[in-house]
Amino acid sequence: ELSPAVNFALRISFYCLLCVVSSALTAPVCLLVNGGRTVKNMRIIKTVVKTFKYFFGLRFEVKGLENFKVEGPAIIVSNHQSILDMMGLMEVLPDDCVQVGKKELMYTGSVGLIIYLGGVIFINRKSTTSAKMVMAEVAKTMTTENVKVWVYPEGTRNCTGDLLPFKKGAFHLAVQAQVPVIPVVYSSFTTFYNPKKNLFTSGKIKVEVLPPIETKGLTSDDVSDLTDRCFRTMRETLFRLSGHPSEAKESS
Ligand SMILES: CCCCCCCCCCCCCC(=O)SCCNC(=O)CCNC(=O)[C@H](O)C(C)(C)COP(=O)(O)OP(=O)(O)OC[C@H]1O[C@@H](n2cnc3c(N)ncnc32)[C@H](O)[C@@H]1OP(=O)(O)O
Ligand SMILES: CCCCCCCC/C=C\CCCCCCCC(=O)OC[C@@H](O)COP(=O)(O)O
Repeated sequence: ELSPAVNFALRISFYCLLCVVSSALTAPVCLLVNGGRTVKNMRIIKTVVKTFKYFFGLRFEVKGLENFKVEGPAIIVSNHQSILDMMGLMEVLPDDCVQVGKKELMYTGSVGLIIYLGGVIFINRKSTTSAKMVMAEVAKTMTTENVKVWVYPEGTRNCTGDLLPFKKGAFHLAVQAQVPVIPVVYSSFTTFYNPKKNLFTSGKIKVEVLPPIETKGLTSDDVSDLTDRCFRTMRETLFRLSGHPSEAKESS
């Protein structure tokens, strides 16, 4: 019998190895099929990553996928718990959707390369000015190139079973481009994944894609309200999916 700490370390190392090796094998395929950095590569990446769940005994129960079927661009916002989220992301990711990620991810070897090839938009979280400039650029190109953008509005991983306060970047982006916000909520991982307790077993993740929130006619003055509204809806959904109905009642 392995100690829980060793067992946890082995499973996480295996996950990282799987990411590194799959990225190294998938990158040449992306280059051959699509010739370089393009969101079309995400279809290939998605196909590969969707097999990962079987190695870890993870199951996804997805509801509301029809809410992704909006004409044209949209901002998708979701909760961010762990590096494992990448599997949940790929499980539901619609076509022609790029993610916003921290620029440090570019320097993770083959994983950085695959993320680059997939069209991920890199932002420097240490510089608000440059992050805002990148986001403003994205607001312009998402309409011309007809892509959706996936943002983790908490801005960092958070495995507490609750949400961190939302950063407003995603909502500024939605208002600037006048496109809807589509919230996606993943149930809490705490029952099967907790790095502090060396816990990483098999488990079920409930995912819900919520109805789009329109932003037509909203201005920058409305961004705070939009952010709050989205936060409250997602927090209630998180508690409901994770089986804490009492907390959901408290927050409403
Ligand atoms: C095999 C392997 C395959 C791998 C596949 C992998 C897939 C890849 C997956 C990748 C997954 C990767 C996952 C990841 O990496 S998650 C980490 C990276 N992602 C994020 O951080 C996204 C969320 N963050 C934000 O949206 C932030 O707001 C940004 C980053 C934009 C700025 O943050 P910062 O902390 O610097 O500043 P602040 O938020 O305090 O804002 C300051 C003020 O500025 C205002 N403001 C903000 N924005 C705008 C704007 N656009 N126009 C006008 N104003 C704007 C804002 O209202 C506020 O003003 P006020 O309201 O206080 O007055
Ligand atoms: C060949 C050299 C290989 C170098 C080692 C590469 C190791 C890569 C390990 C695992 C890859 C996991 C998949 C990456 C995508 C997940 C994105 C992610 O979850 O990033 C964290 C970021 O959202 C928030 O960062 P912080 O919580 O603020 O920090």
